[in-house]
This record gives sequence, structure tokens and C-alpha cells, in this order.
Amino acid sequence: MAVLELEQVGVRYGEVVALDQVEIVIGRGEVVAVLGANGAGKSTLFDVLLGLLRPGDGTVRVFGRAPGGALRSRVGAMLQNAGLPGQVSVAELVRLVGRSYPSSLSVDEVLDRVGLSRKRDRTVEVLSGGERQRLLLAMALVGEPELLVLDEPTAAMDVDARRGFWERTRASVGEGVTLVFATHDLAEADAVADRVLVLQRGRLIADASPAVLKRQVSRVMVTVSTDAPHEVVAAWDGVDRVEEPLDAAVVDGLWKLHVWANAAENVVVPMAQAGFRMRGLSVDEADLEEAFAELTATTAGPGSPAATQGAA
Ligand SMILES: Nc1ncnc2c1ncn2[C@@H]1O[C@H](COP(=O)(O)OP(=O)(O)OP(=O)(O)O)[C@@H](O)[C@H]1O
Repeated sequence: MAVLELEQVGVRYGEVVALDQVEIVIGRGEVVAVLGANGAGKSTLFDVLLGLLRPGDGTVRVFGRAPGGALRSRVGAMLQNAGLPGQVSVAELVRLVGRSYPSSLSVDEVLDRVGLSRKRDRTVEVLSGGERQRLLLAMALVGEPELLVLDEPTAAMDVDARRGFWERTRASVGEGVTLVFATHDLAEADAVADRVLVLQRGRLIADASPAVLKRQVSRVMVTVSTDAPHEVVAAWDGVDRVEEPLDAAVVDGLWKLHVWANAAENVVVPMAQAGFRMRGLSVDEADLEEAFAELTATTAGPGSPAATQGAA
């Protein structure tokens, strides 16, 4: 049985379409990253999954039932800007949250897992931003949930803190626990998740493994001196764009081209097969973040052909 099932889910805030015909099925034990720019609909999606918001359209099922209610005992959540009481101690707060679950980890164990043991008797108000995040994670983990929903859990962390956070989270999440988290960072999604969902203005524009998504958005720039005409190269499959550097002279019947393509072989193989000459060949990988920003920026609205369906 699927852990999460969204069918044609739509949410509007007045004129703003926050989720638009979203279809997602997530199975037991999957680790899924939800990516998207600010305002893409990630938090709205999480509110819907947790039963905090009822969608205007479509249906949502969590463990086969409507979200919220009694299901809360099977779900651990860490929401953005969650309010925390300031005067209570770290250990007390985790203990209180643990009591709301039918079975829970011991407070000391969960604080150890998130690296907060030394702060157990401190009041919440004196914690640093990163420590608050770890406390929120402890609160999400204490009830041994089968589904863990984390909304931008590492937003306030530097690179080292992020690495530590994910090491602890992955170590704390047992076999069969389903983890869904939001992030702005494709590299983080790649490092942590088996599957990436990309939201853009409320629409799901990609649903794929990080490797497939990277291939989809990855670009290389091939630089080559050749006698292949610009327009011929531009017409090959997988080639996005061709530029001739303005300052490059024709030397020995060859001119320099910069070719952006989704793989170097899409340039080099047809060039060799057609018998064009190649000299000074070099290949540069496009930056992953840049390529991803391009995907979310250029993919048009409804019915976009760039949508990648099906986790590979
Ligand atoms: N309570 C609300 N009232 C009106 N509009 C809202 C409300 N909550 C969200 N929105 C709008 O819905 C859209 C989706 O917002 P949402 O918070 O889900 O995006 P997000 O992907 O989580 O963004 P961020 O990365 O900034 O957290 C945005 O345009 C946002 O302005």
C-alpha cells in the first residue's frame, strides 16, 4: 500500500494557485526530496499531507486514509518556523511530545541521536538557530514515526551542520520509514534522496531519481575548432545552442565553436561521423545549480513538455 497518494490535488489562496493538479504516489521506505523556488508550493503540499489544510480539489490519502486525525501518531513533522515555547527545557519539551505518541523513544536516546544531549537541561530560548532545528528534528523523531515530513530542515544551517544533520537523520530513520523533505538545494537532494519531485508555481514539473534529473538538466559546453558549419551543428539532436566567439580567427580552415548540449557525445560523434575536423576539443560540465535554476525558470506552465514523469 502507498504511504502517500495525491490525486489531482489543487489548492488556491484567492487568486494564487498554490497547488495545481498534483499527482504523487510515494511508497514505504522512499526518501523523497521536494524541490522548488520560493512560493513554488512546497509548504502548501506539506500542510496538505499533514491534514493541516484541506485541498479545494482532489484527494489525499496517507496510509490509505484521509490525513490528520488518528494518523498523526504515525507521522513525525518538522515545519518551517514552527513556534517553540521558550521557557521549557529541551528534555521536557521532547518528553511532552513523546507522550502524545503511543510508543516513543527515551528522551536521552533521541537527544543523543540529534546531538543535543549536552543541552538537555537548557531552556529552549537560549538555543542557537541550528540547535533549534535539531530540537525540532528530535520532536519529529521521538514518536518513532513511519512517515517523516521535514520542511526545509537545513535552511538555517551551514555546510558542516547540514552534513551532520543528514548523517543523524539517516541514521535515525529505520528501515521502512518514509522520509519526505523540502529543500532549495539540488545538491542536497542528490546527496540524500532516492527521488526528487520538482514543483514550479504549484505544478509538479518533474518526478525522477536525482541521477535522471541531473541528466535532464545537465549541460556541457563543448569547445572545438572545426570546419563544421554553425547551422549544421545547431541542428543535431541534443544540441541546445551554438556560439562562435567573436574574436576567434579562422586558422587553417578551422573556426572555434562553443556548443551547449546535454552530452558531449551529441556533438563529438556526429562531427566525427560527418568527417568534420576537430582540434583543441574541451568539455566543461555546467554547474548543477545553474542548470536546475534554468529548468525551473524556463519550463513553461501547464502541459509543459519538460515534465519528467516516473521515478527511475
Ligand atoms: N496563507 C496564505 N495566504 C495566501 N497565499 C498564500 C498563503 N500561503 C501560501 N500562499 C501563497 O501560495 C504560494 C505557495 O506558497 P508555499 O508557502 O507553499 O511555497 P513554498 O514553496 O513553500 O515557498 P518557500 O520556499 O518560500 O517556503 C505562494 O505564492 C504563496 O505566496
